[in-house]
Amino acid sequence: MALPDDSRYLKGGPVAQRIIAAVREDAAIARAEGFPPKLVSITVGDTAAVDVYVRNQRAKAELAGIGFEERRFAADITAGELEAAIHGLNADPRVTGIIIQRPVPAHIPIKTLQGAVHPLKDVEGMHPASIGNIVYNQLDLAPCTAAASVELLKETGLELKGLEVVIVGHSEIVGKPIAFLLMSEGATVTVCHHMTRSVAAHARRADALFVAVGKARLIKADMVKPGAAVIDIGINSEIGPDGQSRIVGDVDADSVKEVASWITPVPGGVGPITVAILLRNTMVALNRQRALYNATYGVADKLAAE
Ligand SMILES: NC(=O)C1=CN([C@@H]2O[C@H](COP(=O)(O)OP(=O)(O)OC[C@H]3O[C@@H](n4cnc5c(N)ncnc54)[C@H](OP(=O)(O)O)[C@@H]3O)[C@@H](O)[C@H]2O)C=CC1
Ligand SMILES: Nc1nc(=O)c2c([nH]1)NC[C@@H]1CN(c3ccc(C(=O)N[C@@H](CCC(=O)O)C(=O)O)cc3)C=[N+]21
Repeated sequence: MALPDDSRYLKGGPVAQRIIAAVREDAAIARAEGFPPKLVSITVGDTAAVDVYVRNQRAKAELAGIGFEERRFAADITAGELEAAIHGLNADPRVTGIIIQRPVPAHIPIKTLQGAVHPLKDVEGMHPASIGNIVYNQLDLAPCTAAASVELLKETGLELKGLEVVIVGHSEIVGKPIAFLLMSEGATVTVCHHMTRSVAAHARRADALFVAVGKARLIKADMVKPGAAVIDIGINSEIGPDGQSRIVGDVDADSVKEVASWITPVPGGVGPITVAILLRNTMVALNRQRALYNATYGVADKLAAE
């Protein structure tokens, strides 16, 4: 579907293409040097938003020259079996990166799984050791959606230093990392969640409003400051008026676009950049693995060649 040609729409496609073009060059060099990048996705059970994400991961990985493999597991698998599968991937030198699609079924502790991925293969930056880096302002590998959302805000050209930002949703994978990334950039950040007394009162003060909740049309025009930038991260599946399934965000775009100066469309906003950043993170991980390889074996390789 073509998006309306309206400068209020912050489109993700061109930003994603820019990132993927750079990844493609890096991947070609790495492949030629004997280090082909490969991403493995782990899916447990069935979730609509995950299906969209994985489909696009496969397509864009192929475009970028990164190997892609999906491992699907039934919803009744045990945490132990999953951990064993992750340890296998950690030990496999052909695997560069591992992403565990969320959500996983309730009987599986997601934190244990994320902790089982080797930090050098953690392309989402969700291992406790990785996510700590963004608290220390080391931002080269950040959780993909958070990084994508910040990337789109930067497209507005707004000065981030001192910007009043409100984030609705505080999950470890989206809301919290956005807060840390923006604090690093000098923004003033407020984070709202389901216990916040009045999300609307906070949201109305925001120069930039980020929404990552998973509830269609949660944010209406009267919750938005005139002239604000609204970054809609939600991916909700619903049946449209034509009876077909479609994706909508968390923001009531039709009314909000009349108030905001910028709004991200869904689809076509944050989503495509998320995929591009996952691939970029895969290359960051590959380069870290290569640096370790060189530090460990580089001298021996050099001696053997002489
Ligand atoms: N575009 C993309 O690239 C991506 C999109 N997504 C989408 O973003 C959305 C959020 O994902 P994720 O963060 O993983 O979801 P979670 O379900 O993990 O988190 C949702 C957050 O929203 C908060 N919340 C729930 N209800 C309200 C409310 N009424 N008012 C304010 N806050 C509320 C929750 O607070 P509490 O915990 O206190 O209940 C929680 O912090 C989903 O639609 C998901 O599909 C996710 C990742 C990537
Ligand atoms: N560990 C983990 N990390 C995630 O980041 C994560 C996850 N689990 N589980 C599911 C959600 C959802 N999500 C999407 C990312 C991109 C698109 C995407 O590419 N959307 C495009 C395409 C839409 C289409 O093809 O119809 C768009 O919005 O334009 C969608 C959904 C990431 N998530």
